[in-house]
Amino acid sequence: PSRPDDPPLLPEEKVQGVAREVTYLCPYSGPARGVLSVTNYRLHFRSMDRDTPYVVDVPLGVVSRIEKVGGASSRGENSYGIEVFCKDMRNLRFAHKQENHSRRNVFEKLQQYAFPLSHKLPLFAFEYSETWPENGWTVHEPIAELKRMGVPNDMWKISKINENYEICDSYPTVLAVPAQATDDDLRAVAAFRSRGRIPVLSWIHPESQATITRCSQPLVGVSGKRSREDERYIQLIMDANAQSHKMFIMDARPSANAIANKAKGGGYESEDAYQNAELVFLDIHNIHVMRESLRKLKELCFPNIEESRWLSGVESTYWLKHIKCILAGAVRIVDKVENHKTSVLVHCSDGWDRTAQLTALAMLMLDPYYRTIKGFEVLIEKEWLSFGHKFQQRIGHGDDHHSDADRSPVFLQFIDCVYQITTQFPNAFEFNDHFLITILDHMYSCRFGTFLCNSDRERAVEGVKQKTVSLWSFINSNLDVYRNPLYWAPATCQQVLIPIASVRHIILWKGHYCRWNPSMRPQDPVYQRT
Ligand SMILES: CCCC(=O)OC[C@@H](COP(=O)(O)O[C@@H]1[C@H](O)[C@H](OP(=O)(O)O)[C@@H](O)[C@H](O)[C@H]1O)OC(=O)CCC
Repeated sequence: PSRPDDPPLLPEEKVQGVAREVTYLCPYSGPARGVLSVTNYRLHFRSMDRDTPYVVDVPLGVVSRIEKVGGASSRGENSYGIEVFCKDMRNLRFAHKQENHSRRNVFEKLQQYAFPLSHKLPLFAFEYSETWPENGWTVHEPIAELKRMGVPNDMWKISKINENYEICDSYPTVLAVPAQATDDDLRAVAAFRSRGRIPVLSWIHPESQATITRCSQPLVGVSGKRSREDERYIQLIMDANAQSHKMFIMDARPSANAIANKAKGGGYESEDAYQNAELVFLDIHNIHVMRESLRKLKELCFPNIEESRWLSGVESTYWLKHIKCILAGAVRIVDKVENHKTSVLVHCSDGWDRTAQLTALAMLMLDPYYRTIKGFEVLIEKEWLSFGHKFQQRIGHGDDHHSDADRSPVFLQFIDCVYQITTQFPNAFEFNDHFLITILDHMYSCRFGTFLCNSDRERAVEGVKQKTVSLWSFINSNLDVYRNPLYWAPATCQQVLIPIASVRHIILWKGHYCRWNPSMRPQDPVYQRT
């Protein structure tokens, strides 16, 4: 039976620990004394000393680090307690009274349920079960999506060679490849592409048949290895587009990093080996640079904004420069495919971070279907989840290694880029900011199975579709709150969006980065937790 100050509990959510007489040190409205509850899904605080209760409600999946503040000798007011560092741009400070010794219990429960994988406990998504009118696991059907694009056709076929993940364990089981390619061709190409991530179709232009294909870096190495099969395969992709006798290979990396990757057996296509291909470097930095950039942005935005140094502070994080770089890369791809009817192959080092950002953004600009709510869900399932973006590693679900160098805000950057495009084309999208924020919230929360694991194969092994609820079940069962009232489909139905990717047009997404800082957003309602 729920007690009056219990948090609202989800099915299978249980209170694991309660501490009364705890003070939440709100950086904006000052200390609030109340009750702190820890469940197997969330941290919940409710003040008892205010007429309108101050509530803090944080899914534990958002927690990246928990630290004790102060020790037995601390004497200052509120100097003894716990600090919770979150992945979504905020930190939470709680103070305890030394004498009632509740800190240890709360601290241990928080550690246990914020980092279940580090304590041999299941992620909450595998405990939670709720039925919804919509089943989000049926939103993306790979063959149906290829057929919507007109594949198979005389130039492209659907291959099941990866049915048991024998070509590539981080790719989907359904691949669209040039019709002329044999299974032996595909195997030979897989031997020359990092982690077997061969060039496959992401999108095909309905009129010109120009294509966007994606892959990982070629295994050229310092000795400058070549693969006749890989070269012939790229030629097949080029020939599949009758409109044009050339092709662009968009390498997302700075050329310095592409060259450095040769030292680890990687590298890039040399133009004498790929005669009719033109190589372009898009200068997008790696996951380590992006992680550092967001860290600086968080430092700047939370808890308080230093008015006098705001603009120079934002500049020195480089965050908006990186967003601009990614958008500009996607715009160059769109220009080649749409205006020059030329096919583009996109890759980077591994082909699961920057490549996913570029193909998904280019497809969003080119194809209005992906600008609908369902189409955007398909885009995420296809270009991010099925092509093996390592959400588990990049977010660190349920894992206490907060300093893991493989964590990086790559998907957040993609959603930020989508936000930038929606500000430049407010009528072109069926969804609103709340939709984007909700996706990010539940990328962290571990309430749903959608963003768990690192690949389709891992999700199949874990039985994610059978054991967890899809985020799209939750969203598609309550669509009205995610719709953009300014959406005008007929006007933008055939429109290709070409956003202006200049820093002057890129804006800081305050609705996300300053969401918890009411001083930054006095005008619009502070986002309530979903
Ligand atoms: C002499 C040793 C050379 C060496 O370590 O090469 C390794 C590279 C690492 O390659 P980078 O491309 O700089 O960085 C890689 C990319 O960010 C890749 O994502 P994506 O899918 O977007 O490719 C990640 O999956 C990798 O984990 C990461 O290592 O490191 C550098 O190039 C940094 C040098 C400035």
